[in-house]
Amino acid sequence: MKIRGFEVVSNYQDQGINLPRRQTLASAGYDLEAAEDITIPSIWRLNFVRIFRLIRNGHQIFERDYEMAEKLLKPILVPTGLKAYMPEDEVLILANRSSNTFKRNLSLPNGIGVIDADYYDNPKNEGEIFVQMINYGVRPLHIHKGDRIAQGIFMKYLKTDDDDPIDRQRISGFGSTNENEGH
Ligand SMILES: O=c1ccn([C@H]2C[C@H](O)[C@@H](COP(=O)(O)OP(=O)(O)OP(=O)(O)O)O2)c(=O)[nH]1
Ligand SMILES: [Mg+2]
Repeated sequence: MKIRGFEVVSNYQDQGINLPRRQTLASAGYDLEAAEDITIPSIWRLNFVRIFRLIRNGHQIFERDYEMAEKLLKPILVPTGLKAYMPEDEVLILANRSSNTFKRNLSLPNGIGVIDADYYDNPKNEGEIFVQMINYGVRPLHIHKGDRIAQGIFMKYLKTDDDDPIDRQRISGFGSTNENEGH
């Protein structure tokens, strides 16, 4: 019987995606690997530095300057090629690996990632798990396919006495429950 686990999404079938594994008997996290080579640029890129220079020198900052910097601050979504299934009262928490911050200046800008049980097999992206990442170091970081980038921990979550969820269908993630957003 299937209870909880990981599967490879259709787009990545036969592309050598490894199912996540725990590294030791008592490790809580299943290590997730990047499904592709990807570069995470530093947030301190030229245009961003330019904004700081403008602010420091007391220049007027135009809307286009903000827009340019905001574009650069967007986190990179690292594909995993994986989806996770679990009972409805469980959640998969994505957590950073401590070595990412300790050695590489690589962090999850959302702190933790919340992978809902109903994200699995959603109509828009099949429930593929993406890891949002920012590189707060000064050099670009090259992630290689197969690098372990984050860890997933399955947990039970609790409900309030008067729990009354809005009964809508999850069609995707990343703001999909806001109007006209999502990914
Ligand atoms: O790091 C993450 C965080 C979320 N998700 C997916 C799975 C999750 O079930 C869905 C929604 O995430 P969340 O509820 O945290 O984001 P939201 O901004 O509230 O989006 P939504 O309106 O789609 O719920 O996006 C990821 O793949 N990676
Ligand atoms: Mg949500």
